[in-house]
Amino acid sequence: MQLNDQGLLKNKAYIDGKWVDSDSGATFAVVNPATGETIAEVAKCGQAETRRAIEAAEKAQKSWAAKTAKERSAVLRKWFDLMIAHQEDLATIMTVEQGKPLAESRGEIMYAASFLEWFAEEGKRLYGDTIPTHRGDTRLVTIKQPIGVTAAITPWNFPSAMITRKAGPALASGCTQVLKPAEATPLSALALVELAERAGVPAGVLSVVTGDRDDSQAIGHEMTTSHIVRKISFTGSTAVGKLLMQQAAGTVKKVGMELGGNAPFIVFDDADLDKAIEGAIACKFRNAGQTCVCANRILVQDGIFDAFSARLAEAVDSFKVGNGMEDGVVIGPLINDSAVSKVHRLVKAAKASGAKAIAGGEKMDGNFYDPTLLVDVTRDMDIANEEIFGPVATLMRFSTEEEAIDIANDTPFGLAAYFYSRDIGRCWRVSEGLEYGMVGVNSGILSTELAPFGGVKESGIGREGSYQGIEDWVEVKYLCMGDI
Ligand SMILES: NC(=O)C1=CN([C@@H]2O[C@H](COP(=O)(O)OP(=O)(O)OC[C@H]3O[C@@H](n4cnc5c(N)ncnc54)[C@H](OP(=O)(O)O)[C@@H]3O)[C@@H](O)[C@H]2O)C=CC1
Ligand SMILES: O=C(O)CCCC(=O)O
Repeated sequence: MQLNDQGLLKNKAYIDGKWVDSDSGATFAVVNPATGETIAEVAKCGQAETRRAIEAAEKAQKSWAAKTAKERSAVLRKWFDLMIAHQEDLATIMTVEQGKPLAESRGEIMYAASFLEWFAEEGKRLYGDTIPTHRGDTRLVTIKQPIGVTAAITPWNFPSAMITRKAGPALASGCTQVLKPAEATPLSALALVELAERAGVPAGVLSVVTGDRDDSQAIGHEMTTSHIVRKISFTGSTAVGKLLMQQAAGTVKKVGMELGGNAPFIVFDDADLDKAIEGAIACKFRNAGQTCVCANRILVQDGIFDAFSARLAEAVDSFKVGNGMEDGVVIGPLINDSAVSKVHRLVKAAKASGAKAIAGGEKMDGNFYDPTLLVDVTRDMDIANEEIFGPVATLMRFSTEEEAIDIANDTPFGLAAYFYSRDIGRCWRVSEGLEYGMVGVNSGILSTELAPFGGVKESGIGREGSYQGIEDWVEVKYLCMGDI
């Protein structure tokens, strides 16, 4: 991989401010999902390396927390500046290891960097309260203090943004962190921590423990059962999130969980059709549909169904599929062959139960999947109940507003929902009726560092981004100050 700054390409783990091999010397291969080529061999760490990273984080935490918020902010700001300066290299690494089109990778680097800029500032605003007292001889005050040593486990679908959305607020508030990136995308994580080191993040404050799928259980177990770690923050599948919560219960850790979704995207008869089509494409097909907030079920009202499905099918047929490094590609590969198999299993089962593909519907060579539009999907099909995580849009019909809300809420998940309508009364009713943590109203994209990202029900616990996104990394301490 050719970069402007080859120093960003790392293959060792980063523990206590040092680049280290795994204890065993073993490595695992990082594979380009578009070509199947091995890009790098990365340190295959496990429980022992994780424990050392946690101990280093404990050693570093007090002095990091003792810095003023402004001093920590200056380091994070420098890290942000370095990310911007190296945007092109970071985007290249991301596309080569994750597959998303280069334009999307550039966008993710900006999005990822924005969390550092935002939390560098928010760290200065972690205000406590003075509380009107209940007794003349006491004064009541709260202060906010960092939780302490924290751990983070991040997924491959947003290899940089999911890291800075956790490390940004952790470091800004005075916590230290041990991070485990996904097996598929360690290079983005290692490049980020190289920049963090250059920005002046001290040894032990942020460590990265790399490992493959066989190691994730051991690394996660050490993180969740350690008495030193006070919070575990996870983005990934609901199944793994539940396991980590169970493991974390033994030491009563705080948990931040950003888990799976099953987003409904509702188009009412009174929607602006052009905007609804544009929103559906952005929402469903970015990152080849591998996003937890992607539209998983598109519900379209009777009166607009035919026009909407015809327009969407035309758009889906026109998408250029290919290696994300090529110009004009809008749909890259899926992350690996088991992702392709999962998507195809869902599509085949839906077709066998009566759904029709009016665009795509088949596997392509390698890890590519033909962008697909299925109609006549019903709520009982697996494809309407599982996260598709692929470039497959499913359309269902509905007649009334009540029916749409009922279908939309008929899931254990509650991350993001979307709807299109120009009726202001309906906009309020539906916004309030949807059991989701985030609702896009006439908008297919809602992610920004400025707003609280997170879900309800089995989609998670806590919020990332916004001022709430740093509150999750501090403890409120109440001081009852008597007369002296
Ligand atoms: N909410 C979201 O953004 C995401 C949702 N998903 C959903 O999950 C499905 C499967 O994707 P997958 O990559 O397997 O998701 P996982 O939940 O398995 O992976 C997410 C992260 O968790 C790690 N992990 C996996 N098992 C454990 C464990 N036992 N203990 C600690 N950490 C663990 C992974 O490491 P490693 O990769 O090294 O095993 C990765 O870093 C997708 O199809 C999608 O539906 C997936 C990714 C993100
Ligand atoms: O899929 C995810 O888990 C992250 C969503 C990316 C975003 O913030 O939009």
